[in-house]
Amino acid sequence: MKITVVGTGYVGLVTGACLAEMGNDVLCLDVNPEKIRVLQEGGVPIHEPGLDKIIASNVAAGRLHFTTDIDQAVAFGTAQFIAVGTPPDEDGSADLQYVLEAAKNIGRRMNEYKVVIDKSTVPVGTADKVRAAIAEELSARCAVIDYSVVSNPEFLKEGSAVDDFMKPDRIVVGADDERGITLMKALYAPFQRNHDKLVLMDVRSAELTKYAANAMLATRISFMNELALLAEKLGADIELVRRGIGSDPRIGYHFLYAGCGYGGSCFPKDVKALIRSGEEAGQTLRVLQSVEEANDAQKRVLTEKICKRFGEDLKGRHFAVWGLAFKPNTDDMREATSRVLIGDLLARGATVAAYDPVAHEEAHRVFGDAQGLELIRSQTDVLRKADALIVVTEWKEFRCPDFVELKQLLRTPVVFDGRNLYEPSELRALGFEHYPIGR
Ligand SMILES: NC(=O)c1ccc[n+]([C@@H]2O[C@H](COP(=O)([O-])OP(=O)(O)OC[C@H]3O[C@@H](n4cnc5c(N)ncnc54)[C@H](O)[C@@H]3O)[C@@H](O)[C@H]2O)c1
Ligand SMILES: O=c1ccn([C@@H]2O[C@H](COP(=O)(O)OP(=O)(O)O[C@H]3O[C@H](CO)[C@@H](O)[C@H](O)[C@H]3O)[C@@H](O)[C@H]2O)c(=O)[nH]1
Repeated sequence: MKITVVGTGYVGLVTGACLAEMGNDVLCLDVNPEKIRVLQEGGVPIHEPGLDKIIASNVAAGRLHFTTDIDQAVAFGTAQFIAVGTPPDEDGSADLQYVLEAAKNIGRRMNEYKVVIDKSTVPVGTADKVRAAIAEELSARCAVIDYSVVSNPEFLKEGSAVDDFMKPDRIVVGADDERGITLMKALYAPFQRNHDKLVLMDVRSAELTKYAANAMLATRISFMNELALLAEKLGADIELVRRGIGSDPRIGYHFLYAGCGYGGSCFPKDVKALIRSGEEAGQTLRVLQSVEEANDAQKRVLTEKICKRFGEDLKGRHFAVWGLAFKPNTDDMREATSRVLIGDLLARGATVAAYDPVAHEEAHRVFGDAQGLELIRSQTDVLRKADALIVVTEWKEFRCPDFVELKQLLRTPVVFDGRNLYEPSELRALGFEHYPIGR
């Protein structure tokens, strides 16, 4: 099938590459010429395990192309995926300007039947707006051309995006017309040869399903984070509580890890957008308001622990930070806890040396020349003469450090463990002061 993907971010690029891997002809469009230049020259603008390989092999096979030419992109695919950003507006609602611009671009140029597939995360009712935007453009040039608008929200996780796309738990498709449904079934047939994973529904329900999934996952995390704070006060261990409740299949083990707050480009913005949708519809979402509030507070829990140990004024103190990305296996720092923590430490007069296995370039972009912050490309060098190590991201390489060396390099053997990577009793036995979350 000939497919156009509009937007070459985390979702668009993975979607395009994975659909090409299944034998489709894919053209990826972006308005950012720099991203397209990198892709055309054989690079990959984001860090996503396995993505470079499938891009390279499909480009070599002639099935995957990149362009900034909108005319070419609209003419190319019968299926037109919209995978552009939907960042939060000032009031927290999803900003639909990029989605609607992409829709208008299609309406302005299409000369034959198209299925417009919304992969971006968008509030209920957006497909109607996309349909109307295309209709308006067609009518402006007196064109009568049939088209379908389909909702196909994406559930991939950064860091395992290729795997998630290739082996999805489910494929949600919201469609109201047979032509659109037939194309979507054909498109996804290779991804579900053994099990029928397609969950077909109306468009509005599909749009809401995406927010419901993220809101549920964010709720579990905030719930565990609050319980962790309580566990600390009561002398209980949240890790044992997690194992205790996770064994109930109605609860399950996934997404129950207490930590220093959830980040990323999705949970924070999608919780906000759903709360806003509720307000617009006259339905207050009290649970989600608390989920957001709890997470904002959780991102400051490490700062609070540090101030309790070293005092409110951190002038003259120096800290080592492990982990800048919002989660492991990505260089994405959108809404990362590291940003809040490092901002707090610098504002209190401390200096910080930070290390991340892949997010250094992104960190340079995010922090610029922030005074007092040094980004160091060595997991051990970053520790030298620090008053404490602060672990913010649960990268695998942080799990089993050489504690003897760590103790020698630090000025004082203090570890703030924002992701509960270490056993408190082991660290204590090695002579460390260990400050985990909820233990
Ligand atoms: N990142 C994730 O893990 C993830 C997972 C599931 C769903 N989503 C959702 O998917 C959408 C995209 O997310 P992302 O993280 O890939 O975003 P992103 O910011 O990484 O990429 C979006 C891309 O779209 C491009 N773009 C904007 N307007 C355009 C236009 N008119 N034509 C062509 N290109 C245009 C931008 O230049 C950018 O490269 C969002 O709605 C997000 O909520 C993201
Ligand atoms: O038990 C847990 C699990 C995760 N996190 C944190 O939650 C955030 C988000 O993690 P994750 O969900 O793994 O990453 P994302 O790539 O943001 O993926 C989420 O957001 C995507 C965009 O909508 C969805 O497609 C995915 O299904 C959904 O998991 C990160 O900061 C994690 O550290 C925790 O604190 N505790």
